[in-house]
Amino acid sequence: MTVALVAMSHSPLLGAGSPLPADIDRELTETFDTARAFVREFDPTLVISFAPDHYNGFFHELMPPFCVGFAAESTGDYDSPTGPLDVPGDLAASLAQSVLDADVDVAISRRMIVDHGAVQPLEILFGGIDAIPVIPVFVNGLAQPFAPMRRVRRLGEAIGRFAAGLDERVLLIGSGGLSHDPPVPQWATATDVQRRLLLDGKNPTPQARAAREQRVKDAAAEFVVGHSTMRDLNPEWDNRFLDTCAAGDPQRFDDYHHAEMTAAAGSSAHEVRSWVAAFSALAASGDYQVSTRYYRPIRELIAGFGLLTAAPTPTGH
Ligand SMILES: O=C(O)/C=C/c1cccc(O)c1O
Ligand SMILES: [Fe+2]
Repeated sequence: MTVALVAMSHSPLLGAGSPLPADIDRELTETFDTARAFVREFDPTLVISFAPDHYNGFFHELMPPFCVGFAAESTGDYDSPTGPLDVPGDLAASLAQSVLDADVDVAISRRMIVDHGAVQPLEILFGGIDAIPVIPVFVNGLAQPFAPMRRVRRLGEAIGRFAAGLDERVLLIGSGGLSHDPPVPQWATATDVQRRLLLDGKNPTPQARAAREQRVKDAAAEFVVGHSTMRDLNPEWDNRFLDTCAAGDPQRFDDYHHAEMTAAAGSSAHEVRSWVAAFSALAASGDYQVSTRYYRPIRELIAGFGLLTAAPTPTGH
């Protein structure tokens, strides 16, 4: 087995928001333990991480649909760890070249800033952000306009073919989703002040960052008690998406349309693009099987929270 996958929702409120009900807390701990055991058994030598950004590293000033990091640093939003990731730059450059050779356009960054979206799975699975070499792949999941899903699939397939040719055990991580609509400003409805941040909000003041984070924490608290105008989580949509991931036929992702996704599952449901890229990458190695499937709508986290692990089907099955 040279590739394996963990796809999971993330939430900056995990650990930074109000305490979770004990049963949910227990369930998540068990699920993360299971995922960690899966990763330990696979014993990866390299991670390819597909993740969105939440206007910490990528802004409307220049917003690519996809970007491969040749070097990356965590910004430390919501008290996540700061500092560099261990990115093998030459290998990341070869990956980017192979994607371009496959007719999929991808931006590159020699100074990528990543946030909780990329960092949280690394912390949960490896206990740190520099514990293992990681090639970070930014997949835009927040800023309209969005690439069609078939394009995300082709990105994933190209990267999957590259990964399958390496003499490495590659863990594919897809981070984000599922249904959720946290109060991250949208360009179309943003105020002038918000638009300035969306356009180029790098290096916010500590006060501006704290205000943004408090706004999201307050929104979660209102969501929990039912006093919220946020779009509700959509477990039915989420479970159908998990079924599609488990089906092993990435072309089925092509049926997801951006406007329908927003309407059914919220503005941030587009973060599932990271899952689509990761599963399409896995499928490039042939049939696969999902081994762990967890899902629960968790309002405290403003997230339809899911986690899947998957690996190629053993030959002979
Ligand atoms: O970036 C933010 O301020 C909030 C992000 C967020 C909130 C809830 C669930 C998520 O997946 C998020 O990324
Ligand atoms: Fe997110």
